[in-house]
Amino acid sequence: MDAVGEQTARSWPRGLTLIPEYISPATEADLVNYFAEEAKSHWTALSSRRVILYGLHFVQSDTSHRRYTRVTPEPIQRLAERLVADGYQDQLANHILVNEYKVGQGIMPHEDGPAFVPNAAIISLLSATVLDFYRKDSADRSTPTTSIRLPPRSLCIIADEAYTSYLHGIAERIAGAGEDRGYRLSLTFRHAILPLPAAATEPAKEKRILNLLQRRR
Ligand SMILES: O=C(O)CCC(=O)C(=O)O
Ligand SMILES: [Fe+2]
Repeated sequence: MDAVGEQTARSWPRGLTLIPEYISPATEADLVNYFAEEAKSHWTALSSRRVILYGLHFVQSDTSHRRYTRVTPEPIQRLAERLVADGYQDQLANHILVNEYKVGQGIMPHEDGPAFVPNAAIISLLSATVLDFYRKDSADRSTPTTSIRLPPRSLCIIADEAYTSYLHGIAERIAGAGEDRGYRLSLTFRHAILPLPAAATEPAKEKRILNLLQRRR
């Protein structure tokens, strides 16, 4: 267990893992350049941040969901393959979301949901942030159950209970106590289950999941 984890290890949800320095500073710099230059036309602006989605897109044009693929670029595909080779993911990611956070931006507490294999791998670039976890069965959304600091170049795995029993989010604030926040990029690698699992195919639920995926785009 690394120094960051030690302070909060006892309260960490099962299935939550942090691997510091998973990528080298050179790989980090290459990725940052890639998103600023070659991939700059891939960005989509959401109301609170910008995102790029590689892999499966879900399109809700009628009740039978359609899907299409934007080819995952080589440097991103290499990382997805490394996550499997290193044993962090069992299935190769087919849905990779790049999130851009300017200082003060965040992502509201959410669950990644049953459309994916319960394993989300998050690689952070450039700046640290704090990821908050909230138990799904608790009504309290103002006090996180656990908060973990994700340093730049780290890998965070949200699997098992951490994936299924908790929401996660990043508060929209400039900085908290002892926290420095700068411009941050993150890459989230997931494997979308196709066709959607039984839990997700009941019409109302399916619609909600597809909406969620749409909104994240
Ligand atoms: O940027 C992050 O670290 C979190 C991203 C996330 O939760 C998501 O894409 O579902
Ligand atoms: Fe998430």
